[in-house]
Amino acid sequence: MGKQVIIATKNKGKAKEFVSMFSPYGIEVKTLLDIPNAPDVEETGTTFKENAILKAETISGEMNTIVIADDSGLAIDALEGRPGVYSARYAGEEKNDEANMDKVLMELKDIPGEDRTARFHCALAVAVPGEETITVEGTCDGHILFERQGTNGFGYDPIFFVKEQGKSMAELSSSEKNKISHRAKALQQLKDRIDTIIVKGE
Ligand SMILES: O=c1[nH]c(=O)c2ncn([C@@H]3O[C@H](COP(=O)(O)OP(=O)(O)OP(=O)(O)O)[C@@H](O)[C@H]3O)c2[nH]1
Ligand SMILES: [Mg+2]
Repeated sequence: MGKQVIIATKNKGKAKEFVSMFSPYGIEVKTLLDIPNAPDVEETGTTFKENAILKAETISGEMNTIVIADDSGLAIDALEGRPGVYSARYAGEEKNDEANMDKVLMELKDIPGEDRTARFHCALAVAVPGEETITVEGTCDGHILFERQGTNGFGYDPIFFVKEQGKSMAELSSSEKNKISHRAKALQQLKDRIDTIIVKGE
């Protein structure tokens, strides 16, 4: 009882997935959505890992507690890895998932199915006051569809097809996505260090 993790995200889709993934451990998830006036950390890194460290260390420094951050995104081979670290803001500063998907579909409109390979990346950073930051990463392979399929998830999920499941990421239930996703694979690597990432426990 009383176990918590703090995740430095303002993304509702990520927050929901972390709540589901931590609930079997009886760990409550707090995010920046629960903290009024939480600062926006500028994501100036060139890699997912750098940005995850930046977010975790900044918020951990301000709160003086253990903080986890997630930096993630979609890398499309035919676009030389774009949208990459710019996934959230690919079509503009306002972070619009629909506009982002439209932009990707437009850019890939002449690319045939076999050349539409892509992968999701997730870097997690755990900043512990006075200790070295821990990082882990996970990926999930797939390809980009020609149109949206499914309504679950967030971000680019409706246009990302996962071959093993024979479904788009947005057609998977949340429990299915949370078994195979880039985020789940990254988090899996923190499982044996779960005591390191908990902030409160009694
Ligand atoms: O279809 C998707 N399924 C996923 O599972 C997923 N994970 C990440 N993404 C995309 O990558 C951006 C992250 O950018 P990001 O790590 O900077 O997060 P963000 O700015 O949205 O929130 P924050 O955590 O920084 O507060 C997101 O907005 C999405 O566009 C995903 N898309
Ligand atoms: Mg961000």
